[in-house]
Amino acid sequence: MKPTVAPFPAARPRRLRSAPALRKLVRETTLTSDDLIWPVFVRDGDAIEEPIPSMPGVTRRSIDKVVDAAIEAQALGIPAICLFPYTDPALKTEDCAEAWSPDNLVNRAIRAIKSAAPDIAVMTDVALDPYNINGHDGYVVDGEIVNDETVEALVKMTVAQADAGADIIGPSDMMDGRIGAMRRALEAAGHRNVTILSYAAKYASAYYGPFRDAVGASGALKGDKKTYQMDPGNTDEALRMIERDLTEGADMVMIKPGLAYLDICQRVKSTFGAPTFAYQVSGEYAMIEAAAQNGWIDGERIMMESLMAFKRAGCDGVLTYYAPAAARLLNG
Ligand SMILES: NCC(=O)CCC(=O)O
Repeated sequence: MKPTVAPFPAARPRRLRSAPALRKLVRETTLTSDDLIWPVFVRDGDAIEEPIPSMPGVTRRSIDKVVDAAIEAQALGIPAICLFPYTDPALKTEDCAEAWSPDNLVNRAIRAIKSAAPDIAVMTDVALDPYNINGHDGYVVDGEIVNDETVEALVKMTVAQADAGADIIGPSDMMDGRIGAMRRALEAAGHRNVTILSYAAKYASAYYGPFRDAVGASGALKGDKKTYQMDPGNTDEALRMIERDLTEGADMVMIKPGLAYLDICQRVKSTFGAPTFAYQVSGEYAMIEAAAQNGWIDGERIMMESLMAFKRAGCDGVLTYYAPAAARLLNG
């Protein structure tokens, strides 16, 4: 589509920018609280909100405080909350059995949220790293991250989360064949309406640094995740991953990280037209917060501008640590 533009001065594009009402009328992209998914960190204990130094303003919450966050999200019109556990190091093992324990931190949090704030969708994370003694998303055998054995564990984790009441399963592990295996297991267990939001194009990125502090995985991780997460140089591969995951039964797809990968978001949305999300990850959040704390940028305006960029690129929504702050501004 090529817009018709009259020659100057018949056309003065500044006319439509000359007043707030006109700017509002012609704005092409909108952001609302409906577009937000709020990632929240869960830890053990009671009445705890523990700050995460590399993510100013973000905390690890005990389950009662996660429930408060869910109630707050519901009141702010945020449709979904996404849970990430800070697992007690004593529970991390080679076999990662805590990942599918019905009473692990995440599954207890899901049940608590579902009874206190039933209208909010609860999203989970499926990967072994919070439970793995070596910090990897999959099993490590002789230095290799093994695929098929990991998928079997991820399937058990998925069904345990769905049994606890999860609405959206978020596989972030990047193993091959996991979406089909999870979908078959969910169907077999009678969880026909449990959705899968696949982290389909997840890059091996340095932007995840602060998250690993938040979930206590920084120390544990040996090596890097380049044999399963994607090379930042690749675009066509992202399209192949998205197509594969949709074909295997993903309902929604995600690109991660966000701002540095907007070209991928745009291409994915225009190629497949599927519900598409981006994750504005911890490093993106930390960079904005650090510059704002130094007085170098206007943090609030950059927050809104960065979230709008995801919508403009074609995303249906964004996972962002800014969800409550942005919703407060948008609703204000
Ligand atoms: N599965 C979640 C992550 O890997 C990291 C997200 C972040 O850096 O915020």
